[in-house]
Amino acid sequence: MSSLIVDVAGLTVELGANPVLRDLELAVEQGEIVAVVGPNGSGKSTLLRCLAGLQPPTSGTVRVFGAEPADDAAFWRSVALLGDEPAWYPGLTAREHLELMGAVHAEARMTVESALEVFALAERADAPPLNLSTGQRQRLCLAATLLRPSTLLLLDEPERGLDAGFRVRLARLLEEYADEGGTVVMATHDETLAGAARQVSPTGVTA
Ligand SMILES: Nc1ncnc2c1ncn2[C@@H]1O[C@H](COP(=O)(O)OP(=O)(O)OP(=O)(O)O)[C@@H](O)[C@H]1O
Repeated sequence: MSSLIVDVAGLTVELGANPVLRDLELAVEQGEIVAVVGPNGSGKSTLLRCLAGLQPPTSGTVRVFGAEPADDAAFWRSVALLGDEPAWYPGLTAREHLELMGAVHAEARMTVESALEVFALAERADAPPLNLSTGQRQRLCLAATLLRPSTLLLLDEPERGLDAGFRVRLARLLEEYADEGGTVVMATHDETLAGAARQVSPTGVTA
């Protein structure tokens, strides 16, 4: 059985008249951690959106788990995406947001209490997300993403707002995820995260 989780061939994306990705090739094996690195506007988020089935290619093929990514329930049972900050439910605390995530996924990867510990949120668990600091809110987003059952993580700038210590901790958490057989593709500007990963560029040149 192929262990190829992501298989991108000849991917070209034009947004408006703007050529964003051109003839991109990318193969990611199970258990790999891949960092998509490059300057602002080079197409990192666009590539992640293609992998998540949220951006159709202009030409070329994108295969995730052997099929074209589809923005449907079956796809999202295996894939967890960290993108922009979500809309938070009014009146719910940080803990309750994680409980909600746990309640809708029968086989959560960790309990709410351990997610609060791992993401250093236990002391602020009873605060609504909008009363958390930027970095704490990002840790809550990460907690929700990693609590969900998944075997492929797509992370767009997971380092946003995190202090240096937590970036190191996040790199370890991603290594643990990969050691358990998961696969990670992230867009990042962070040297710690990129340094612990195979680096690729959205322009197709290996960094
Ligand atoms: N809807 C759109 N229409 C036209 N061009 C767009 C659209 N969305 C993004 N772009 C352009 O596509 C290019 C790639 O954007 P993308 O967000 O993928 O870059 P990035 O590498 O993730 O950047 P950053 O490091 O700033 O997050 C940029 O030049 C951007 O201005």
